[in-house]
Amino acid sequence: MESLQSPLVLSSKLLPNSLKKPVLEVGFACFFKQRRVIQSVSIKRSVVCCSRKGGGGGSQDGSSAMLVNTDKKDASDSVGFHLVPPPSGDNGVIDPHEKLSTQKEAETGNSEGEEERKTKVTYNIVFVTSESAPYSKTGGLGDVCGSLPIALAAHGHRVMVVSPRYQNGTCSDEIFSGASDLEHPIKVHCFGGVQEVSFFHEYRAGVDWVFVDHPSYHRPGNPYGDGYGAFGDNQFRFTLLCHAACEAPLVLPLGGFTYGEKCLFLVNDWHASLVPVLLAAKYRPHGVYKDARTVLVIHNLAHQGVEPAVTYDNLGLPPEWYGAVEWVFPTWARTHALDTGQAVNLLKGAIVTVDRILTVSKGYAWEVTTPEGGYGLHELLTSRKAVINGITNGIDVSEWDPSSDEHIPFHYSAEDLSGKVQCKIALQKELSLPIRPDCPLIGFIGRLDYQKGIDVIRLATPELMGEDVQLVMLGSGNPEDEEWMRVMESTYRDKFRGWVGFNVPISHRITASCDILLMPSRFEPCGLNQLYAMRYGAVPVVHGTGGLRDTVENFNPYAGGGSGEGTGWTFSPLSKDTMLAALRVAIRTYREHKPSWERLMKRGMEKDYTWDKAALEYEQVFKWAFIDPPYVS
Ligand SMILES: Nc1ncnc2c1ncn2[C@@H]1O[C@H](COP(=O)(O)OP(=O)(O)O[C@H]2O[C@H](CO)[C@@H](O)[C@H](O)[C@H]2O)[C@@H](O)[C@H]1O
Repeated sequence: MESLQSPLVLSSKLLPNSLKKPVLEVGFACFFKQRRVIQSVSIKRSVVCCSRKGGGGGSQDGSSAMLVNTDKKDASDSVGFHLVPPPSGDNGVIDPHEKLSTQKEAETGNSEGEEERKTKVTYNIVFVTSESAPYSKTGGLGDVCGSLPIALAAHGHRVMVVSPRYQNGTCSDEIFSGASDLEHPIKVHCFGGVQEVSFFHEYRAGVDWVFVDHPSYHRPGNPYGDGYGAFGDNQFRFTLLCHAACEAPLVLPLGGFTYGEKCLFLVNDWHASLVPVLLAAKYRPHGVYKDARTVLVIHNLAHQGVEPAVTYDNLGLPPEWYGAVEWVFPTWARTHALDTGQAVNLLKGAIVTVDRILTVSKGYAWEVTTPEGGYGLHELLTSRKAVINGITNGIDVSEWDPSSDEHIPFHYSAEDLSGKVQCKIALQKELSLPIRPDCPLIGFIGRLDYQKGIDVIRLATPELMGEDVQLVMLGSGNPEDEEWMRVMESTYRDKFRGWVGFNVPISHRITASCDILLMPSRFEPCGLNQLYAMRYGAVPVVHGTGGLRDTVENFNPYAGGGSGEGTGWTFSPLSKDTMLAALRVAIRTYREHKPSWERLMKRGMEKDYTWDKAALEYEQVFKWAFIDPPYVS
């Protein structure tokens, strides 16, 4: 790490003229006009970290990690502060595996009980996210940001979710029809111009769903791209989202009152990562958001929002804050001899400015601090280990309930499993597979992506097809893998079905029908499909990594005096052979030990997957965030 250590106070004289005016013109100008805030920028104990080590980053969804010979303009004479606390050994480091105690537990010694559900301290919480189901979803991020806010609102917090109002010209646009225009447009200064964005709002399930509207969110495709790949202007689209999200609590009178400055921003992944940087660089120097706190939730570290360094000027940040998002690729990752490896990395910007960091499972909280799991950010994350915690995701148990699921043809429960085999027969009919209720049905649902271990499935499939099994896969992503699924389907007509596309009802039907759910993810921050599977009596066979290792307990038939324990199988290391070995044990158990299998299913179905438990842990982290002063004040 290279950084300038001395804390400085900058006077406005040190700032280029470009800084002095634009920030005043953005939406919160009215706010600090009232406060008669002067233009001097005082940064007392911080800031900007220049990462010269570590690399990776790789390609980002929607933000290709282009390497160019860059001209970073003002950045070269930017002031660099030291954001990262010096390594302090183990002092004060919170073990991410330690169970977070909750206020309620501390007071009652009991983590359950309906009356105790409402917390004593409530917060104004602002989620910022690129996806929130059911409005937008391409994966688990949408699920989490669609259900955790509702769980927190049920605990008494005031909760707003800010995400884009995507319109792709299909019937799915209807989902936004309940949201009305708040008729409170704001102007955002970024990308060398002024953009007008407006806000739509729907109050549902106790949550203020706020949708940022701009023409760049209106186009065919999914939130990040279309058939031709990621959109080239994703940095612009999510920069707009972040600027708008910073203004929303100040200017939107939701239910008659704004959320105000004392709120807690929960920013999710790189798309929302500019929020804490904006708070530190643009708002706090002018006395705004002094009492706010920020928490970064990392759902997937492989995507960091990396773009060429020249794009820094577009972000709407003061020039001297370049170091906060500066990213330098290691020499081996550069494309040619003149490439300096200079880039901006938005996720890194959040890591060095947020108050606390969360990952979506405890295991992943540790993995991100290792060279293998840190995607070039492990050193930075290790330096902030004291404020990193892992909280395992919950699931929406009303949407994912086999006893009432509207997408499945027959219902069942742990008490009466008979509907499950009927679901299986119905799916075999629907997919024109041989109708064989006793044949083990293996399912896979997920993005066709390196992360999900699709290459391992491809290697193992010819051998697996030698067994008496059926394999049904649902997924979209890498076109080569999509094509491979089509080829497998025509090669193994009686055993293999591959559904290319994103289809929520089918994902429910596969989960309800399959006996075994396969998840050979190379890394998995949490994983939701194994949780859905267990709730639906499908036994997961997973690679022992991240959240999969945390949530799937290995089956042991001899424990408990022969009644057995565990909810599935984990295998490690990740390879074709270890995966096939685990699958074969699962298949044999299914065939030859029916009572054990049924107990295995029931143990999975009876586990508590609700968001309630996770929401309590989130509250503990919020409390810690407000106990400490802002990390960058
Ligand atoms: N073709 C398809 N059709 C229909 N539905 C499909 C689908 N492909 C995927 N899905 C759905 O998308 C969701 C995927 O969630 P995951 O948690 O498994 O992965 P994802 O990698 O997107 O999420 C990231 O964020 C989440 C949330 O924190 C973490 O759990 C995870 O580890 C991390 O990688 C599930 O609801 C699944 O059913």
